[in-house]
Amino acid sequence: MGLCHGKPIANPQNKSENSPLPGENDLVPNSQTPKSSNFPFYSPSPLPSLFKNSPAVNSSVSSTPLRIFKRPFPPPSPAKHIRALLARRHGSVKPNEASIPEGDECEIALDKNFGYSKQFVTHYELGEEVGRGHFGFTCSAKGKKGSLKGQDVAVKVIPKSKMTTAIAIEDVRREVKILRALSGHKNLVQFYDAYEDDDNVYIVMELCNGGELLDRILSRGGKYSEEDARVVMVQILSVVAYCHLQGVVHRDLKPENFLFTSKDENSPLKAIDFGLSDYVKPDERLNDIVGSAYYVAPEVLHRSYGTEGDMWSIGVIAYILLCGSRPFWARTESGIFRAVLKADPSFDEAPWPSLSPDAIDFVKRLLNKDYRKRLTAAQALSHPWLANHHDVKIPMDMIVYKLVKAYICSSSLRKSALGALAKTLTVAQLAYLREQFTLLGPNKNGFISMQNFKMGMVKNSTDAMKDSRALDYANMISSIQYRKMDFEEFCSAAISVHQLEGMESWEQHARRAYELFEKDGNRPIMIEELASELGLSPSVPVHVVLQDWIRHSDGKLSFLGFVRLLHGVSSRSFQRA
Ligand SMILES: Nc1ncnc2c1ncn2[C@@H]1O[C@H](COP(=O)(O)OP(=O)(O)OP(=O)(O)O)[C@@H](O)[C@H]1O
Ligand SMILES: [Ca+2]
Ligand SMILES: [Ca+2]
Repeated sequence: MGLCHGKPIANPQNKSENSPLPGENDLVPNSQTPKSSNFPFYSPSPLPSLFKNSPAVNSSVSSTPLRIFKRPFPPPSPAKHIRALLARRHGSVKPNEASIPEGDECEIALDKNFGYSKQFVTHYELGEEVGRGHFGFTCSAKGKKGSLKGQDVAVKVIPKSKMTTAIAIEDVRREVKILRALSGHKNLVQFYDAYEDDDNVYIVMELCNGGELLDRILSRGGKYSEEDARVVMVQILSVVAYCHLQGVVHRDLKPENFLFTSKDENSPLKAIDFGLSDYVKPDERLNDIVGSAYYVAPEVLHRSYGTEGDMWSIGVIAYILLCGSRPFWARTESGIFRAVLKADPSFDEAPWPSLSPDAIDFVKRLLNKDYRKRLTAAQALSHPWLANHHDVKIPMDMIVYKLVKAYICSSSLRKSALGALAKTLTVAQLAYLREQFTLLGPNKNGFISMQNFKMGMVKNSTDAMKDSRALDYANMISSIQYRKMDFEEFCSAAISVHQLEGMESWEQHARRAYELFEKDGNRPIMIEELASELGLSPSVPVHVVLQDWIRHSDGKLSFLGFVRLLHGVSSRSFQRA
């Protein structure tokens, strides 16, 4: 793997460091933008000359490059959406066009009726613009009647003229639906209502006056102290854990999409912009390439991803908060993608050596390129770097449902291997599992039944959970016939072998577990039986490999075979052996 040194975001005046700087404003290709010959994306266009000398403009997008002049540290993210995403949502983006193409002939066939109230102007007085994105602009407004009379709100205005494809229309519909369903979490912007008229859709929500997280990073000279970064991370993880449990993946997590409610130093942080969010079933993978280049996960670029993609983006945010540099940097979009796929972010340069080992471990475990080894949001909240933070409340983790389901379907031999592994867990690792077990509501004798898995979800249910089918998944698990589980068996069931494998201490865990398994779990096994345990067809080359996994002296599992068994049925794990 190559090594990618995190790049402080360079000042556009400093030509040697960034020429050209990919700017937020260069969303649309212009005539100077060459099409990459061997990567299926356009490279970002140079910083428009307009912004090199012009005065401040009152909008988020257009003001970002100007902030570079005012502050000692340039912005950590001119985070544009990935071009392929824009092309799909706004129609094809041609290199010579100076703006997103407005809809023309295909627009006629598109149904732009959303079924929202048409009474926006009778309910709200629109005020000044407070922010702007690629899909719409946001204004402050005052309620004229009803429960919001006299109250200041924010209104995201999305012009229907920009909805030039069915996907773009569907995105808006889903944004409103998801925002409406998820509203209520303290770190998620409160949704009030949606309206429409012939020209626009209006999303009315709580007004956040404290500016974007990006601005606050900049105002602190590019980085946060560990303690301040913790405060931010706990809030981000808390709302993302909530979304993931509801079966919603945000897909555009970046510092621009978190707003502070007020200018106060201790103001709460709110997630906004669910414009690219989608539902994802626990056992489903999404495939459209969506997000912003600096924050996009490797598996998103490989077109097969779930909620773990958001966790990567949070890793990128954490990296930026702690050191003020981007972990994956290049001058072109395809260069950024190559870095995301191949390069390891640097933890050698200042300030990393002076940061706590827990902070470094935390970031590394989010920026693991193998999504199966990445922490979930609930696990990240339980990580030692955050675990003792006063505001941490660990929510139910969907991964527990998936792991328990796989465990129950496993053979008794694999169950006993997992049991041995669970006995090697540290106090900190057990704390997360204890938390999850408690959330499932064990009875007074300390047992949970399969019905508890349904209850554990229903307690947290919103409409989004129904739409995403996450609730159906819990129902399916609760209908499985299986004995009541105590905490010890729950640990064997909910342990993630992949995640343990992603830790530096994995070898010790595995060796110790094998010793325990040798004492009371290992037994002679036939090649055919092992092949079926691992879901392999007993073809000749398979047999050759399997011989290494069985000890010749007594026919029992070798260490290698034990580790394979821990991973369970997976042809992929065999191929990688
Ligand atoms: N509730 C709010 N309170 C105050 N400002 C807001 C609010 N919601 C959005 N904004 C401002 O408007 C900007 C654009 O909003 P948003 O990110 O939802 O739009 P978008 O068109 O989807 O943007 P993007 O290009 O990132 O996809 C935000 O970056 C922020 O500055
Ligand atoms: Ca945004
Ligand atoms: Ca958006």
